[in-house]
Amino acid sequence: MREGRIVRQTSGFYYVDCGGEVFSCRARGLFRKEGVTPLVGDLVRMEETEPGCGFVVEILPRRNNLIRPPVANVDLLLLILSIADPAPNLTVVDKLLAIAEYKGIDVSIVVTKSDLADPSGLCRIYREAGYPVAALNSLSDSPDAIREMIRGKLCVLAGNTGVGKSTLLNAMEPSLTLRTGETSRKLGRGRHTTRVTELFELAGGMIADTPGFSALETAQFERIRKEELELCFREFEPYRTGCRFTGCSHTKEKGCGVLAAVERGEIPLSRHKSYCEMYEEARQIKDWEVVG
Ligand SMILES: Nc1nc2c(ncn2[C@@H]2O[C@H](COP(=O)(O)OP(=O)(O)OP(=O)(O)O)[C@@H](O)[C@H]2O)c(=O)[nH]1
Ligand SMILES: [Zn+2]
Repeated sequence: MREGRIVRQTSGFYYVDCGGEVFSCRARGLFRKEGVTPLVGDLVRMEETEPGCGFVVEILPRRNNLIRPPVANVDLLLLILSIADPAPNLTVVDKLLAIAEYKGIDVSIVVTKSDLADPSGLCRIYREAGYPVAALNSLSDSPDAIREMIRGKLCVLAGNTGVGKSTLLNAMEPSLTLRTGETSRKLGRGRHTTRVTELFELAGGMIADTPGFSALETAQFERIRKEELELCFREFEPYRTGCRFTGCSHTKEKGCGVLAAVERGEIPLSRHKSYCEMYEEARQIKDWEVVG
C-alpha cells in the first residue's frame, strides 16, 4: 500500500503521484457504492497490482473540494480578471469569493490588462475587503508577485475567457502553456467533451488546469444557505452584529448595521448588491441542493 496524490484524471483513470513515481490507477468499485468519486488533488492510498498500475483503495480526508472544476484540497483560488476587454463582472467575482469563504479556500486576485485602464478602484474594493490583490500588464510586467501567491500551494485558476490566463501562465513558465494548449486542442475547448483535469507544477506550487470551465460556471454550481451568506462577505464582519433585529438579512431592514455601513461608504455598494442578489437566490434553494 502506498500514499500519493491524484494529479490527473481522465475517463476512469486516476494518475497517482507517489513521491515522483506516477501510477495509473482505477478506483475500487467500493467508491461507486458509497457515492464518492476520487478527485484530482485527493490524497489517496493505492495498491500496486502490476508495475506502474493499480487501484485507488482509500481517499484520505479532504480539506475541501470544488464541484466545477472538480478538484480537492484546494489551498488557493487564483481569481483572474481583466480591468478591460473584457470588463470585469463583479457579481461573478463576489460569488466566487463567497463560495471560497464558505469552503475555507483562500483567494488571491490578479487584475490583468492594467495597461488598458486604471485598476486602482477595483483593487481597492478587494484589498479593503481583506484579499491579496495584484494588478499587472501580463504582456510586459514581471509576474513575480503572482509566483509568490502560488508558491507551495495547490491552486485553482478561475477566470473567464479572454482575461489573459494563458498569457499569464506563459509569462511565468513558457513550457506550461505549451502543454495546456495541447490538452485543450485535443479535447476541443468549451465543447461538451470529457474533460481532463490535471495538476501542473509551477512556481513551487501546483496549478489545476481545467480547460473549459468559466468562472461563472464555477459560481453557479455551488450553493450557500442564506443564513450563512453574511459570513462569506469578509468586510461585513464588524457591522453585522450591530443590527437592531436578530436574524437581520442585511438586505432592507431598518436599523441594519451593514446597510448603515454601505450608506456611509464603508462597504462598497457593488459588494452589497452582490450579497443581496445571492441572498435572493439562496432563498429559493432547497436544503437538499446545498452540497458540502
Ligand atoms: N493589453 C493587454 N493584453 C493582454 C494582457 N494579458 C493578455 N492580453 C491579451 O488578451 C488576449 C486574451 O489572452 P489569453 O491569455 O488568451 O486569455 P485566456 O484567459 O487564456 O483566454 P481563454 O484561452 O479563452 O480562456 C490575448 O490577445 C492577449 O495577448 C495584458 O495584461 N494587457
Ligand atoms: Zn443587518
